[in-house]
Amino acid sequence: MPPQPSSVTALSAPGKVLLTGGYLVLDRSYTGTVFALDARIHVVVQQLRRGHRRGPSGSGADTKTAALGGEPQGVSSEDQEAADTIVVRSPQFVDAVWEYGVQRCENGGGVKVFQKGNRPRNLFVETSLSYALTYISYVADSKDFGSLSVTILADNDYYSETATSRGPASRARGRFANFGVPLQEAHKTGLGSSAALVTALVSALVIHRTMQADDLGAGRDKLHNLAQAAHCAAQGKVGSGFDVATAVYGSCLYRRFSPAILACVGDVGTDGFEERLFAVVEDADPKHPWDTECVDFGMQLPRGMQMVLCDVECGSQTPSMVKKVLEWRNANRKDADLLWGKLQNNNERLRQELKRLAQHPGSNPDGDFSGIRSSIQRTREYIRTLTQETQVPIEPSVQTELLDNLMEIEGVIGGVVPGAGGYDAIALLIRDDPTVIARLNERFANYSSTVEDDFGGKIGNVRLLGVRHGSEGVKNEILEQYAGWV
Ligand SMILES: Nc1ncnc2c1ncn2[C@@H]1O[C@H](COP(=O)(O)OP(=O)(O)OP(=O)(O)O)[C@@H](O)[C@H]1O
Ligand SMILES: C[C@@](O)(CCOP(=O)(O)O)CC(=O)O
Repeated sequence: MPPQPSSVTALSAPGKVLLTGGYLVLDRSYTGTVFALDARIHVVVQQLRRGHRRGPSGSGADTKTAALGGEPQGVSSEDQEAADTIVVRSPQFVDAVWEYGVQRCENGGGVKVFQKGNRPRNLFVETSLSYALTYISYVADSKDFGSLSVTILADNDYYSETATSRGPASRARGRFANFGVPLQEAHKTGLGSSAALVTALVSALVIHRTMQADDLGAGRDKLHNLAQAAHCAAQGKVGSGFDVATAVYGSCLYRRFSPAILACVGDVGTDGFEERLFAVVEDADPKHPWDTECVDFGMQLPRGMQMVLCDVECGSQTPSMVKKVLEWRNANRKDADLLWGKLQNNNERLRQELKRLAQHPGSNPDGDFSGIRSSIQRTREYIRTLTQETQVPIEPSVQTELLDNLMEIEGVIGGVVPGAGGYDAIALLIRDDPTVIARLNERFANYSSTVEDDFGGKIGNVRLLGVRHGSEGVKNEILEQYAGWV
């Protein structure tokens, strides 16, 4: 008997830090070491009774009013009234409500959601809904989704603080802050909110309609494939996918999938889309089998070590940085291959040392992390060479100055500008000891940059984020923690 949908499903997925392997991980010949964070994005899916749906205000009141236009051609207003509605809310932000109708496309084109009203679109939400519903309707007995209310709640460190989130009223609301601004105005800290969101959203919908919560472990690979497909489509490009893989599996050594796997899925609504998406999710295309490698997933940090992130109140433009670095690599293949090789070898040495210490805590009774420290320093040297060669601010001099400064603090093992680099939050490996945190906070209180940046960048207040290493991928959640929000 097919599983009966329970009325509420809640899941969460973590953010990420790509400690080493930025740019290299775009190429399947190289790998990246990526840590999951304890900052997670939560999604709660609630089944609504027919004729009852939550209004865009999120009040939960019965509303019969259909939304204000934006319907696809060929859908009569009568059908529209009776049709299923999906209301997605992100209540930590002002006006963050997206209301969708559901359109079943002809010729196997899948299920496409269309946004009602004229609020700004949220492509990550919209694409996740279309992809998840297409897959569900292809595999499930019942093509009837009913109406759904979806709530998104993000742990606070995904965004810089705002006056409202710092205030007492926000703190009184528990784990999730009220940011008091529209989502577009919130400053991201670069923890991978879109990958965590897409993963949690497609997983919650698939579990809600076609599986039981206990099936999450067994269904993880399929959810990964679906989330990668949806995230790529929403982004409009095929990235390395390390952020989605981490959201699904947790901390791991990541080797990307071959881009060809997703190259021919096509757009939702085009003929045969549902069959192509099904083949991608179920890994049923013999010409393009999934070849993602997530090794040692769920890996822990060595005993006595912790990871912290420091927001530098700035931000970088990952796509244009990636484009420039890859252009340099193509134009200077020999030098690039040499540098890529040195980085890969050194990153691998660092990872093996982290793994050895994590697996054999007894082998390091004095908590000696000097091997880790020197590998991190060497990786940074290579990254600075790459910065010079490409003229892309991967480790710009204001960040070099900050990292070097923090390295002098007792208990700081090493630090990097993670991922693509730039002016995003930096990641530090430290001794897991509150006195180290106290020393860092003391240093930040009086810190100001003294060098002129080689790329004209500036860093503002440096602030320790509350986020720590988390290791675990997508998981089921209990509803009680959302009291007051859902
Ligand atoms: N709380 C949220 N509610 C709804 N949508 C969200 C939320 N947080 C993020 N998003 C979606 O994710 C988008 C941001 O994704 P983007 O890939 O630009 O950044 P990121 O994943 O946080 O950062 P990075 O890729 O630098 O790690 C937003 O524009 C929005 O569509
Ligand atoms: C540069 C790159 O390798 C890493 C980008 O990482 P981040 O978004 O800065 O965390 C791009 C990618 O892997 O998709």
